[in-house]
Amino acid sequence: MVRLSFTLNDGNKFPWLAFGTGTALYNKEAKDAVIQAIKHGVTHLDGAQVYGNEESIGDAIVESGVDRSTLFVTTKLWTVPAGQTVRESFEESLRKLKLDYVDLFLIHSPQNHQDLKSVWKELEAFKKEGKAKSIGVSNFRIVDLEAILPGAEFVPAVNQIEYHPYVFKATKPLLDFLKKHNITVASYGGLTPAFRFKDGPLDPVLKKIAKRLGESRGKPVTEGQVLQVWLRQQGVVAVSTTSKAERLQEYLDVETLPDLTTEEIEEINAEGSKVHHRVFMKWIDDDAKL
Ligand SMILES: NC(=O)C1=CN([C@@H]2O[C@H](COP(=O)(O)OP(=O)(O)OC[C@H]3O[C@@H](n4cnc5c(N)ncnc54)[C@H](OP(=O)(O)O)[C@@H]3O)[C@@H](O)[C@H]2O)C=CC1
Ligand SMILES: O=CCc1c[nH]c2ccccc12
Repeated sequence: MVRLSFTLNDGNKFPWLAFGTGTALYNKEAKDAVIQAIKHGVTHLDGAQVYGNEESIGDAIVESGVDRSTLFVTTKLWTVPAGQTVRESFEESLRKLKLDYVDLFLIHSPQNHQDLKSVWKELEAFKKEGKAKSIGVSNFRIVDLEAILPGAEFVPAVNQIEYHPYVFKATKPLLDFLKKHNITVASYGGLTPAFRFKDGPLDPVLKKIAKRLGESRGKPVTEGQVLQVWLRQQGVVAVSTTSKAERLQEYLDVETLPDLTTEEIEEINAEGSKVHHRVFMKWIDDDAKL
């Protein structure tokens, strides 16, 4: 069972590990995978309208039999189709999820909206009505946050972004901005250096740290787990996913691993900064003003 959570700027708790439904499960029936995650002790589900599977997440929540209040459910606004309002789109998500509130509602991408300020106002109304306990954004750069912050009633609680050591250098100015505004980071793509871009400069460092942690706890530790500790230690939520029960347990076990040393963190940041590999939303790199 996930016990560790971070506290958002609105006081709500944000469990450190989220089970994602957007990559391997994109446009797929997600019910069985989500039930498996819940049964293993995952409490935080990361969905989105564009993943095309909100209904099966709703089915999984019902069939799992767990008390809804023990779960943290996120979904995200994609585009607002012509003839539909943001409210109608949000309410359709609630219907599909079979929920009367979500824990977190995010604007999925700033690229999908002409007027971010007016969309943010709509999200603020959902929060005031209690239909979204927290509200936030995803894939927002500094420039996008600067578009909504002046006059906002609520500062976004979360920015969900691609975050791992191979985008560390490019993301640093945004991280500093988020810290200044007390906006919590949720990381997707966090395992990228462990398998999408293996054999990069981080490889020996991750191996070395995994070996040290494995020896100290008497059970092997993977490079992926080292990356997730690196996130956890920064107060960043890991949005990950897997189809495999044993990998799910590996993610859950990260909670029991000790912190990395300052030197280890510095080494990861330094080696990670030697290359740049962004997997998703590559347009973010088109704009120098991260
Ligand atoms: N807001 C946004 O724009 C975005 C949000 N997301 C969200 O984040 C979630 C997670 O994203 P994702 O990038 O997949 O997260 P991760 O980077 O954590 O990768 C998870 C994937 O890694 C695979 N994996 C883990 N360890 C290994 C290994 N050692 N060797 C090979 N494969 C491995 C898993 O596959 P396996 O099933 O084999 O274990 C799983 O598919 C998404 O489902 C979605 O909810 C994702 C992208 C964009
Ligand atoms: O959330 C980002 C990842 C993702 C998975 N499927 C789609 C489809 C369209 C946009 C983004 C995504």
